[in-house]
Amino acid sequence: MAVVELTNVSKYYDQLEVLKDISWSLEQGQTLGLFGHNGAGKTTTVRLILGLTGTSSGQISVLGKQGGGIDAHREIGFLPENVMFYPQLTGREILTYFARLKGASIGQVNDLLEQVGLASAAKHRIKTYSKGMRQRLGLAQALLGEPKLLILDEPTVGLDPIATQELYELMGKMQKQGTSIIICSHVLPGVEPFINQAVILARGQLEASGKLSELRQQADLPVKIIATGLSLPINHYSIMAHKELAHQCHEFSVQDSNKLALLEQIIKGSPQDVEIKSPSLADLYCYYMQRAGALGAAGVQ
Ligand SMILES: Nc1ncnc2c1ncn2[C@@H]1O[C@H](COP(=O)(O)OP(=O)(O)OP(=O)(O)O)[C@@H](O)[C@H]1O
Repeated sequence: MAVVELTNVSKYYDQLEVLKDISWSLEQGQTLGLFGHNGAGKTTTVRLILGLTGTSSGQISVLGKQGGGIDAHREIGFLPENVMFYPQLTGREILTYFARLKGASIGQVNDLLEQVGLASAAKHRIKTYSKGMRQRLGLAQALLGEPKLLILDEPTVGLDPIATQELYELMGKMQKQGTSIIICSHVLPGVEPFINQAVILARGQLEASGKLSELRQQADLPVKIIATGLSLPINHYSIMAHKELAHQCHEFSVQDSNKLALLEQIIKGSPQDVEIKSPSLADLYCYYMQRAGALGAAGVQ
């Protein structure tokens, strides 16, 4: 059974159709990246999944319940894009308060503060926290009650590089434990190793959805082979594009199916080094945005 399933979902705000006939599903234990340019409809999708707003047409089921996650809210952890907490309370007080609201064990509070690196700041008031510390507290709040579905909206905003890496590793750990995760992010390179499904929205329409491997296959983008220190020029039928990146450093674009044949030729040229670059998530994102004619609107880093 799908943990989240959208079937022909459309959403209007007054006359404006911001989601158009969207269908996709998330299976248990998978991590799905929800991507799109600014205004593509990601937050609206998240609000629908949380049950904070209703669909204009179509169905949405979350953890087996129809109509969004409001009836399943104890099983959902949510980290909003802009976390805001009452500034006079301490980190521990906030987390205890949310644990009570959610019916989660108060015993989890200290463990979670430890897990997000806030144990030593737990007794300090939120007004003294930096943006990154508030974000870490927001993450601890989302993890209360061991949610079956975790929704993270731009979770790395404000986090330093180490905290960002820790967040991704935590996501990996939760996924192994069977938690299903939806992550909205514009920071594609960081998130790529941790997701196995993606949904790409462009101007409210579903431009692509599925496993990353399927999106790669569908896009059929060329592989890049970078060779340095070649002693012979390379002329091969399979080369789609060639750039000299620096002195004796050549980049060849080739269809995946021709990669080995070209490599064989390159090796004959006695290179000092060879690097093979498969299309990244950012490459895929740009491909699908371009296909949708929405590249100008894209907010990708
Ligand atoms: N409450 C609302 N009333 C009217 N229009 C809205 C409302 N919320 C969002 N919109 C519009 O719906 C569209 C989708 O917005 P949404 O916030 O879902 O995009 P997003 O993909 O999350 O963007 P971003 O990456 O900038 O956060 C935008 O055109 C936005 O202006």
